[in-house]
Amino acid sequence: MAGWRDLGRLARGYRGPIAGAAALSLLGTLLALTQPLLARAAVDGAAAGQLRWPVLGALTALFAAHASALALGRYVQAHTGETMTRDLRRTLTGHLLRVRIAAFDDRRVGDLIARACGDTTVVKTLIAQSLGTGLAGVAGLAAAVALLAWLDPWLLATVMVLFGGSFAALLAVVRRVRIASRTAQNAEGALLADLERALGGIRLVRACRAEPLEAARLDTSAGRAYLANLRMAGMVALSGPANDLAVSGAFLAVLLSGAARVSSGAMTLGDLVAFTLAMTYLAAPVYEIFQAVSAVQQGAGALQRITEVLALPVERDRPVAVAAVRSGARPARPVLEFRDVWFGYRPGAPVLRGVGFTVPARGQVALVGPSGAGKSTIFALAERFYEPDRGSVLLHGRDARFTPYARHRAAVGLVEQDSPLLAGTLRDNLLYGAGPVTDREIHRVLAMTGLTRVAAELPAGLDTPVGDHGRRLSGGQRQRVAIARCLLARPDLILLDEPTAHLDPDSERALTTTLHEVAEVCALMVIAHRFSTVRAATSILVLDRGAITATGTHSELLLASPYYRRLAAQTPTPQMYG
Ligand SMILES: Nc1ncnc2c1ncn2[C@@H]1O[C@H](COP(=O)(O)OP(=O)(O)OP(=O)(O)O)[C@@H](O)[C@H]1O
Repeated sequence: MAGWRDLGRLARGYRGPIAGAAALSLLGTLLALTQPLLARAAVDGAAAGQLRWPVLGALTALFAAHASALALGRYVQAHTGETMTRDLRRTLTGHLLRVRIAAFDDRRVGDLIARACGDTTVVKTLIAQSLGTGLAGVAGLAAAVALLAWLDPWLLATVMVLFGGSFAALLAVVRRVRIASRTAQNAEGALLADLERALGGIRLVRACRAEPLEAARLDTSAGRAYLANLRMAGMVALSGPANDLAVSGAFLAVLLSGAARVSSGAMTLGDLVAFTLAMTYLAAPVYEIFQAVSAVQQGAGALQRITEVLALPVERDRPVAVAAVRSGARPARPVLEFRDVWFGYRPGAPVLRGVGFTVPARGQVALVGPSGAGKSTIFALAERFYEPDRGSVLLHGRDARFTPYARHRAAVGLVEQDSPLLAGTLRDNLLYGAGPVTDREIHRVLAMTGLTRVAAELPAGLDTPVGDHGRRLSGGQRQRVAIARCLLARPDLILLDEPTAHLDPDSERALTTTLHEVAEVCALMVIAHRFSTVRAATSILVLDRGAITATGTHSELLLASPYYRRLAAQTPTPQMYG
């Protein structure tokens, strides 16, 4: 029943157009059903040697009206199907963009793309084949059965036995069709996810000579989709002949017993013609119902995969707490504060253990610690990609949970270590999320981040496309573009994950000076692996296995923290670059 329930929920907002399509389809069927009555009068008249012209004229007009109603009904149905699919895609993509970051940790992006594109296309076919016509089919069937019962109940009983048998056969296979449809859609999702993995990391694939490995993975996923689709096609193919057999069998049975009854005088030839003609209008709704049932089963897997995405939790702003509103503007407060924050990606495995620190409104705070200590996790919580399990994150002295996400992220800028850029021009990337910015401001920030020459040397300057993920730029250029983007957005706090990671000593010195300037107008928090970055900080936090083990200035930590002393002893100083 899941497929029908999901379809019902999806169709809820489109009752009007669906009813319109069904009404037009039903009107077509009703117009068709009146034709046998006129045909009977025409045939009986012809048998008595007279052509009844008014009857023939009415019959022709009915044919035309019938055809027009059906054509219009099909168009309205297709239109409704397209509208529903467009709206479903909008809802789905809008939802995906707001899904909590944690949900992406357990899912493959390729599979999510498959759900937004492939599965919605399957659902579109389902809608096109089942809604409207399916409903009209049921109504048409009822009308046709009523007419046939009025014409000849005995012949109708023969017909119903045959149709009932084939419908029962269809229902027996539909459950399996639904399971096969789910398997097929999952396999299609896996295929797209594998393709996204291979193409997204194509340089790695080539460098590791892993083309055969990736090709084999893709083959396996394609093979699984192929087998599941074949299984489904086989079962659907069975339902077609079941319908045809029922229709042909019913016609034969009606003609045989009808002929006997005509010769015995129990019915006229006109009665038999009318019944046979009316039966053709029974075949159409029966076919429509068969189609609708099998389409819903085929689309059920895709619909279920879509409803799963729609059930993923999204980021939702909480109502602003009254106490928080009263606290007013707070430039004097620390821009960011962690109070006894505990957090784990999985229950029972804490990555942060009671972390507490403050970042003042101006100046540079460095975060140091061994790999895996939880430094990026602190940034993820500061950006509210995840919420703490215990404790709280405060922005300007207010519990961050009560600030709308958009406002929070406007105040806290993030530059990640691998500085991903988006496909588009350099200008698009610089202005991404920045709001209105003048050209003068752009050029000032380009100068600050050492990008003026880079931009000038690009073929179309700022309007040069940077390629997928910014691949046409070097790692260092990408990182500086990411920093420039963050500066243009003018947040209160900038989180930088090792800003000098990809830079040569000259650029590193220039950027260190820039960050020094930036720290005078806003707060900076920097994950630092290089000692040059650490030394520039006004305050340093040492993180080890999820806990802050020491806090202080460079000279304080040299005395207080053995880890920091080791870091200072091992890390090359900028002077070493000469
Ligand atoms: N999305 C995630 N899901 C599950 N575990 C994660 C996730 N991200 C990080 N972890 C785990 O959390 C721990 C801390 O990771 P984190 O990236 O915060 O460390 P880090 O100090 O930034 O390390 P590095 O200096 O190497 O970047 C690690 O054990 C890591 O495996």
